Amino acid sequence: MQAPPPQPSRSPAGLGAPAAHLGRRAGAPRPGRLAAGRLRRAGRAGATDPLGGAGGGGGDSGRGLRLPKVLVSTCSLSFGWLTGCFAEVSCIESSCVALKSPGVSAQLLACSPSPCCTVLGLGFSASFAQPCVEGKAIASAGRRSCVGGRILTNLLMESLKLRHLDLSKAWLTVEDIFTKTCRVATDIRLEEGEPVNYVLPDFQERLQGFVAAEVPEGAQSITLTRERCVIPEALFRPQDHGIPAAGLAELVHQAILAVPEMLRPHLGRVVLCGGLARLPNLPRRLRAELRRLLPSHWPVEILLEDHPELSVWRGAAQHALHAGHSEAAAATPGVSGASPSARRGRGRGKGAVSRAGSAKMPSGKSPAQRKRPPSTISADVEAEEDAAALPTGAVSLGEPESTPAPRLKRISRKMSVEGKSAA
Ligand SMILES: Nc1ncnc2c1ncn2[C@@H]1O[C@H](COP(=O)(O)OP(=O)(O)OP(=O)(O)O)[C@@H](O)[C@H]1O
Repeated sequence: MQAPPPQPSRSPAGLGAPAAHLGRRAGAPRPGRLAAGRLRRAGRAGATDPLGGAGGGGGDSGRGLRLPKVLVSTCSLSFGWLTGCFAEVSCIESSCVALKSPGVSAQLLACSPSPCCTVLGLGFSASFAQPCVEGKAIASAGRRSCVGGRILTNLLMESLKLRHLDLSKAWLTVEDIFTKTCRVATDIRLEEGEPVNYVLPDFQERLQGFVAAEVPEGAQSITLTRERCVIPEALFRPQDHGIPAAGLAELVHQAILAVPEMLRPHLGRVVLCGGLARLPNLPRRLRAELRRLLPSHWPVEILLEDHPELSVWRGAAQHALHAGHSEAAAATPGVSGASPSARRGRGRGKGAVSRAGSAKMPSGKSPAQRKRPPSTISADVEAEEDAAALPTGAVSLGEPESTPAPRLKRISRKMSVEGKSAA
């Protein structure tokens, strides 16, 4: 008898179901049931879901299903509905995720014992400064500026239009010019702008442009001089380019001032992530500016790993792995950073961090607090971090920390008292 053709899965397994029916033989149970049955057992054991601990999976956990999830990193200013309304999507705060990247966490452990740092994300659409304590973001202290890679590329395009060529139809070429030629000046007033030739693609022999000392014969090129430093200067002095936003050092400063006073001295340790952090000389300049802004006895350090644009991705991979392990161990819904007391179900009123989509928040929390993505803390949350340290190539710039590291339990208790008295 011929085996019936494979049926499309009816289970709510979503991502899990197709994998379940791939190897189906005649007489085997229907794929949906197979997936559901296996996953239900796995859910009880809490052992097979690689993203189990990270997953949103709200309704599924009630039915015993633990399914592969999509892990989305968001900033703590994201809309609440974004973090909670998708069953298959788990949202996590991106600055916390970046801290889990092996290269970053190794540097953090190596530099000083302080559990505090400020993550500065420099991406395409924005710059975002987020103070963190023990790997948890202090959500209310996050500060965002609209200046990111998009604005810088647009500024370069305008500048090239005036001096050289109109490349507005070739935006990606302009972005390539930006990434290959621009750099941050130590002091823009003294910067001469060493000329650099960028050979444009002709889209016949060359699909991508390149920087060359000698321009090949017949090739079209542009020579950049001061633009190389003037455009990235918008990160530090956006007002000079007509953008009403704070520069990077001010952004970090504002974020630091938004946390309780006792934590501030420890947040001068800045972890850079995002593609723009690759701009040459950016860490050095940021450190110099922060040094001027922050009190002299506060340590200032800038940390970043190789390819900082991958920090969030690497951290998310670590988060998924560790979340899976901690879920297996605790069999309790929660993100990997939930405190042991939260995992054991004790101390619920004190900041058990619940997974998105299935948040079991203690009664009495405001709706705004309920919507907060996992891995963010409010002032009354006791934080704990899974340490994951696998050294990779990394760059560190700064001075050794002189201020003693705060003791987290004491801090969080004090914060809790402050929070209550403020309320
Ligand atoms: N080597 C480089 N030098 C300078 N800038 C770079 C370099 N590589 C990438 N960038 C810039 O980094 C930006 C992209 O960074 P990243 O990939 O972190 O952004 P994203 O994650 O897409 O941004 P967002 O956080 O807004 O979603 C681009 O604007 C690009 O111009």
